[in-house]
Amino acid sequence: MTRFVPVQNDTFLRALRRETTDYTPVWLMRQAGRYLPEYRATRARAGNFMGLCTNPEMACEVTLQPLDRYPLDAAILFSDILTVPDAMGLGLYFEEGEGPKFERPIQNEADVAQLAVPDIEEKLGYVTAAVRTIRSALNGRVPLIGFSGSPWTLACYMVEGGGSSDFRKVKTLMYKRPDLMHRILTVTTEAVTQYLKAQVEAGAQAVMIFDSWGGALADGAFQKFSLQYMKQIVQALPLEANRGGFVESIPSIVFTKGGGLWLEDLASTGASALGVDWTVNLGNARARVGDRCALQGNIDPHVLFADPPQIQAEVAKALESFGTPQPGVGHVFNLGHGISQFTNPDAVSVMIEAVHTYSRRQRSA
Ligand SMILES: Cc1c2[nH]c(c1CCC(=O)O)Cc1[nH]c(c(CCC(=O)O)c1C)Cc1[nH]c(c(CCC(=O)O)c1C)Cc1[nH]c(c(C)c1CCC(=O)O)C2
Repeated sequence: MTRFVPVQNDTFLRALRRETTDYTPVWLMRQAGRYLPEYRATRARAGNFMGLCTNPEMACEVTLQPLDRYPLDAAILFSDILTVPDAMGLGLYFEEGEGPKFERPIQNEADVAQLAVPDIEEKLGYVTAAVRTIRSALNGRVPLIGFSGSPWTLACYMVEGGGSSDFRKVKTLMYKRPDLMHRILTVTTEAVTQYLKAQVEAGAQAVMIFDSWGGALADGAFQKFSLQYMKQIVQALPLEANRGGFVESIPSIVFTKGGGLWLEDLASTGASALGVDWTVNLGNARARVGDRCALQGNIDPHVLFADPPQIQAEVAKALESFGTPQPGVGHVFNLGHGISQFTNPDAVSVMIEAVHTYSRRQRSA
């Protein structure tokens, strides 16, 4: 049984709800990952990446590693977005140094017809078990973020059979047989909705949708093939969760990488916050949607390859660009995409320390 305790450091949740905070909260996409030697050690013990994801104790261990090193304001479930298509029977595997692949990608009309919403508890019970284990182990330290891929982003991998540089197969299907594309997206939307609901039930305190490849779509296609489905998911998510004795509100974050031109559209999903990449000017984004959504982001992960003074300067620039948070606007500091595996862990300390120090100073100025 999960013992739910209320969160102590709720700075991250307050920022997502656009309430005042003493400082700007910070976490990092891919904060548990290969740049940390302790992650590489646990991964070696697990054998491989999926071994790590499917073992709730080990998934919990790596989730907590960055929190033990740094004063982060949120934890994120250790898993992957591709667990959902795997549960749909596509056969996920990772080839060393090559990224994710599927044994049975969607190649024709019959494959599309066969696609069905998986039984979440049966096929993805290892994820909800990990959420329960992590939530217990956190013991209220910081909130736990659950996540999923967007239907479009999952469909990219499902049709391409792995990563792609030009999205030729998935875009061919989209333009040639939009009916089949919409069926893939409809089934995936239902699967993602059930999956995120199960994570919230298991203890996740916020949820994030990674639309990593939404930015590869043309204007018009983005709204039809990605946005619409993310909106359905956000609208179907519970706004709060009863934890037996207390109630938690559950904010949602939508992150379309390369989606800077569509912020107003993204705000219309009803998400609590929008993730933005480094192409976006935070001040400008705040003016466009800041009274409807909080913002999360957005320095270039490669800033972390510079020396401490330059890292600090980039942090200050992002905080100044957003401007001093006031009631009704919110900012969660993050990178504009996942942290690189080649990052020096000391650079991460410098960044987090700078976010906390400068943002406190900004509020007292
Ligand atoms: C597109 C995507 C994937 N996975 C994810 C996305 C969306 C975010 C993005 O755009 O990056 C999301 C993801 N993947 C992972 C997390 C864990 C939580 C976190 O710390 O942020 C999250 C939130 C762990 C992971 N997922 C993966 C790793 C590296 C695996 C390893 O240990 O070898 C980690 C830590 C594997 C993975 N999984 C995926 C890819 C392309 C790869 C290979 C990446 C690489 O080699 O750098 C698919």
